[in-house]
Amino acid sequence: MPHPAWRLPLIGDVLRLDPQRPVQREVQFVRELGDVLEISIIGRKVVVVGGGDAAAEVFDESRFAKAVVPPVSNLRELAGDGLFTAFNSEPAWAQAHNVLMPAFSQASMRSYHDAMVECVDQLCDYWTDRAERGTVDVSSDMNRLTLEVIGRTGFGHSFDSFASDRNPFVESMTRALSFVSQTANDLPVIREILGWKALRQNPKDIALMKRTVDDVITARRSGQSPRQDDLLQRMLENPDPDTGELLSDQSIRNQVLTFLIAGHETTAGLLSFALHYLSLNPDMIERARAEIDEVIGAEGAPVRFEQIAKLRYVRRIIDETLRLWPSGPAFFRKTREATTLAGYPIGKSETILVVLLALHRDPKLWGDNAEDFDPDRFLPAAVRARPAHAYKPFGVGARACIGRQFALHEAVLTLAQILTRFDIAPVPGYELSVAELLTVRPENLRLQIRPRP
Ligand code: HEM
Repeated sequence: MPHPAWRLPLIGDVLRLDPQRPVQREVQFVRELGDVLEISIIGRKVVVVGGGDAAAEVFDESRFAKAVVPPVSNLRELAGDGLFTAFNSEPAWAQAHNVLMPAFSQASMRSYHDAMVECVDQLCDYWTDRAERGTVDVSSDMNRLTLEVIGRTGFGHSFDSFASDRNPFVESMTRALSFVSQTANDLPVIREILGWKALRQNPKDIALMKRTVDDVITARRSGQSPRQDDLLQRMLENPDPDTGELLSDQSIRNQVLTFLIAGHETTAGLLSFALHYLSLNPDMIERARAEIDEVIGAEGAPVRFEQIAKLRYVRRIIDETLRLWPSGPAFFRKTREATTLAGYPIGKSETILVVLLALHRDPKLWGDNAEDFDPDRFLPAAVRARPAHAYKPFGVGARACIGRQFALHEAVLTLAQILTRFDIAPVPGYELSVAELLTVRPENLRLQIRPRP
């Protein structure tokens, strides 16, 4: 199998990796070496899949399954056997999946809508207050929004995201995620020497996050915070239909932390990229506004739940953004048995990294203009004409994203409200550069905003 040049004994390809932007480097490997290649990280072999038919193979659940390996497995220190980090064989996964699936049904989404609208209104008011400064920090403000949304709808908890500039929980979470993603491929000795400060800070960050979540759970259990129809209440009250058992306190804490991690940076990154592309394409803003005016009407009318699904063009903007910059730019699979992949023999339980960032731009699947932002790629006829494996921003199989509908509803609603209330324009000279922290997000993205009359 092809591999990057200059492989060294013992450490393998480590020096060729980019700890700051690992997935963007892997895209370069795919471009240089083809759809299937192998990297070796200190004795650990990973098969990388970045396009074509190999992706279709690897999405076949009968031959491949989710793999929980570094850096994802490093998150277990924080989220234990929560939904995202559980091993396939752990009973906690099936139990939590059964309890939580109904919380992500259409009917449940309806019950989160009003809280989402309130959070987006807070964001818009926050921006209105800052409009005279001319620009806003988009990635940071989208993080405020999405954390507030998942905190409110998931656990009835406000992080007061728009009230203060310093939120200890957010600071700890950002540091903990960056620790996980940046130390994933370090040699332990290098980590000891270069990362001693982070090594000491990390347990403190994890402890603060766990304490915050335990406080939220305790307040709800003891009746100090009101009962609500949210994810937390479901976990406290609804037994697993298969086993008849309630989730343990430990599992509930793991799930809450999981949703805060998985449901926050992801949607924030998506919204930030979408606003970046819109700011460069005023014609798309006009098309979106025409649709919003038709479906929702003049500003002032509250947005209703069922209107969101009718914003087909806004949704295509979201879909296309997730094509170019899937928030989770890569995910791991493993072989169930020894098999072949694209004709190469691979053993049982070998790790495979699916690089969505490459797959979603594969010219064989998306044409020669694959790098261009064009929401009409998601017109129904165009979608039907493409193979299903061309686009998997929410993963595949049993372990695919449980929050997909939640994220899409939140994202369409937010874009619609922002476009209704603000004119947006790029800051002259801004060149997109993309930071990776398990998820991707635009670096230092600011936009000029002006409230619309
Ligand atoms: C744009 C937004 C989002 C994207 C692109 C996204 C993407 C993904 C992907 C690719 C996976 C599969 C990872 C793997 O196979 O290892 C996943 C899993 C997961 N996501 Fe999301 N996600 C998003 C938003 C959300 C939200 C809003 C929530 C919660 C409210 C959420 C909760 C989860 C959970 C719990 C899992 C693990 C599911 C399981 O293994 O059973 N995600 N997500």
